[in-house]
Amino acid sequence: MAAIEPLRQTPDARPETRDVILRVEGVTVGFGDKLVLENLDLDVYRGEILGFVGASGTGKSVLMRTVLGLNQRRAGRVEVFGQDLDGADRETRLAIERSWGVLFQHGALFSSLTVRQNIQVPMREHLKLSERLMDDLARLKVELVGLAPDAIDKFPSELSGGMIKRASLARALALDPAIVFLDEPTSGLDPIGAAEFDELIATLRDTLGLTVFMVTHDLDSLATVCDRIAVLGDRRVLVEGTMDTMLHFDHPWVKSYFRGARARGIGA
Ligand SMILES: Nc1ncnc2c1ncn2[C@@H]1O[C@H](COP(=O)(O)OP(=O)(O)OP(=O)(O)O)[C@@H](O)[C@H]1O
Repeated sequence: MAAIEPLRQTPDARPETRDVILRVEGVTVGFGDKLVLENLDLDVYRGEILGFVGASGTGKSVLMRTVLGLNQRRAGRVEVFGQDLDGADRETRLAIERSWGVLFQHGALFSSLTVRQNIQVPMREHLKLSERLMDDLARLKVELVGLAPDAIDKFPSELSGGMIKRASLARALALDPAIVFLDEPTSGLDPIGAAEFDELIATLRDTLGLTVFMVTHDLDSLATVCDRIAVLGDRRVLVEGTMDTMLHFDHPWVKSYFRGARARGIGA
């Protein structure tokens, strides 16, 4: 089995030396006679926060689920840490799964489990650790995401929306992943809560060297924490680059999204 190296370093802006941690190549996904993604290419670089944006229903979650192996591809390949997912043997596949964390839209915590038990779900699935060690690790993750220590024994129904996002992030970080996939992490949060969550993501990237793939509709997140933005439209990545690239890209949806009324204040 090929070793999955821990990936701990800050992003490198020079294109020629950037290390691709996730490569999506020629991916086509459809449901019945409806094609959602067609021949889509996208690279994600080590240590970056990539914002993945597009109109509602264009297939952002479908791409994320496809990368995670939860949707079938009709064509194309997905490479994680240089490993082709289709060619990976079971052990390699499990090692890759241990190296990514996922925060699904709306948190997706198990409602019958406490925060501690939710965080320990991936640990029980992938690791053989004592209860005491898993408790210590759960406490550490709770602290890492900025939750109060007593939140650990609460059920999701006892948490606010912002606390649920943080608890879900703590679960996504349970196995010390190299890359995290976040599906609209700030949706449903008020602007202050959203800004705090963005700050947390940036801090975790800086301190843990995380790579972040973030599906978002939040212009503030795109402008403040994302190093790079990729726009999904017409079943493929229409454009990728910095906010400046977005502001100068000539496409009707990209123009109205990044330079429309809601975009005032980001430089448009
Ligand atoms: N399992 C599925 N079966 C059939 N159609 C699906 C399935 N999953 C997604 N779709 C369809 O694929 C399209 C893209 O959905 P997706 O959830 O990826 O959009 P999105 O860009 O994430 O939207 P939003 O921004 O509103 O969350 C939609 O038309 C959706 O109905």
